[in-house]
Amino acid sequence: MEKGKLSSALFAGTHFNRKRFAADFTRFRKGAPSPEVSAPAAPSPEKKRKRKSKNKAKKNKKRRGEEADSASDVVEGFSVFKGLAPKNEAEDSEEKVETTKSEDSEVERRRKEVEREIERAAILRKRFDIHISGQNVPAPLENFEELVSRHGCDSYLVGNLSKLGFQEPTPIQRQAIPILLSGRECFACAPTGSGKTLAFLLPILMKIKPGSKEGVKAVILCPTRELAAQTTRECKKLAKGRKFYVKLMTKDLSKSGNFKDMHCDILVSTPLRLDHAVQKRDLDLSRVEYLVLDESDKLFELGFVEVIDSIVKACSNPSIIRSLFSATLPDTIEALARTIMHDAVRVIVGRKNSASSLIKQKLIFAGTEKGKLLALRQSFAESLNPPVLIFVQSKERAKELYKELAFDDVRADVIHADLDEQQRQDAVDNLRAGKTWILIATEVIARGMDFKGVNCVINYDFPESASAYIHRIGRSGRAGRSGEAITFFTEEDKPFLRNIANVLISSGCEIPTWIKALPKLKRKKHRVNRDPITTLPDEDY
Ligand SMILES: Nc1ncnc2c1ncn2[C@@H]1O[C@H](COP(=O)(O)OP(=O)(O)OP(=O)(O)O)[C@@H](O)[C@H]1O
Repeated sequence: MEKGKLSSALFAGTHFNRKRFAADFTRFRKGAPSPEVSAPAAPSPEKKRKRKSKNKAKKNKKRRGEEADSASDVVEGFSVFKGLAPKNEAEDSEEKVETTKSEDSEVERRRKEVEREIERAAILRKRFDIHISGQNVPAPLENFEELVSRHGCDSYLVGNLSKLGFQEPTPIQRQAIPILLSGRECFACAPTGSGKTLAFLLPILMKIKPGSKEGVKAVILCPTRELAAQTTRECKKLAKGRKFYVKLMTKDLSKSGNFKDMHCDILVSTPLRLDHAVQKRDLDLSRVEYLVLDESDKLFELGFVEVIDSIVKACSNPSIIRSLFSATLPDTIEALARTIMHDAVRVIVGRKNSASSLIKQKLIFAGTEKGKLLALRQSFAESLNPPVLIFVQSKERAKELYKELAFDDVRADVIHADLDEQQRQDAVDNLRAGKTWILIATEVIARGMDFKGVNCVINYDFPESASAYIHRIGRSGRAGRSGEAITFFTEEDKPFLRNIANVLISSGCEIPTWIKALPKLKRKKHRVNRDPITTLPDEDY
């Protein structure tokens, strides 16, 4: 088809709204007449306009004669070209003024719209205590429906949210989801039990294609196997109805998996297992689009930095989106992580490194190790409100306390690193199912584990740092429920009390003034050599 004909065919019957397309209209008016317009084969625009006018007049006698007058509102395609014909100057400048005016009003309208959007985002952030830093941060979600209207989310996913009982997004979900969907990297710090898992899972499920055979598209790193298993389960529940391949990196898979033939869209793993699979078994991570470091500060802790670094390098896709999630994010870790992130947005819900406001926190002076055991028994007798989690500082002490409680008439279980994977999972499942009332644990389950109904956390042994304290007590008071945390301390713990007391103060909990007066400690970690846990007299032990 000749150029002129193509143009005629394209414009035939087209109506041109001069107001709406004012900018294009000016462009045509300013430019030299195009060859198509001046082509002799095309009927003159004037003739066309007249012919059209005649037809309209036939159709509607009442509107006879109006055609020419109304041409400025709705202009037929060819009338646009009529505008290109020579005109007198007055007419020309009149139209220019009109066009500039409409351009200005369009710019003004858009400016006001943007201002309204910014204001709306600021109000939402204030309401939900969301603090951000970064340029052009996308507005928070007002509700889950916006995932569909603003972000084109598949309705199956919104359906799953509702089936899981999630009616409103939590503050971290409101802000982190739009950030990740917009392709920005993100540091997210929000209280324990505030729904961070969904905040990183949803964007992944919305953005990657299910059932792809091109290799792993998303990697989620967790510090413990239990948390990795829990996240895998949550991901599968959320993805129900779509054929996503969600895989947990087990010990066997890491050591002997055939990764070349493995179908996997989303891979959840602990760092060491994943690194082993990459280094020894050639697992290809070059197509990973999303990399999540959950409990990121723990992952970056001593010993893991090199492993994380190696995994980050293996995820070599230049357009990868990385995100870090945790309830605690020390400045040093953030600075370290920034070296691998591009233009990351930082989102903090509430106050950075603080405990969930839903937990009632108490410090109890127990004097000595024996005093702790007495205090524990007394609290069982007075106010045991199961399920209860009891944290101790080592696996030896977990075994000792378990032995002691075996004498009492309470359904207790224990979890620590000496148990195999199945035993650890059983201990977690039994507490979830209400088969056990008390679970004695080391730090292995302090991070990320979601026991919805835990009413009380007892820090039998004083935690080694403020962040360990925040995560331990964060196993209660989750998903909007209230919880309780009791922390025993002895004479030996007194010098370290102030660090933990600061967390209580910032959560608005009452503490005695003498604790407030204690000097601040430079040393952050605290580990005491404690006497064994036993009720036997010292000489019998
Ligand atoms: N929008 C929501 N509405 C109601 N409940 C939710 C919502 N999102 C998540 N939850 C529930 O809240 C609980 C805590 O969520 P999640 O485990 O993701 O917390 P978290 O912030 O990762 O905590 P942690 O810092 O301890 O890892 C879970 O039981 C989850 O099912």
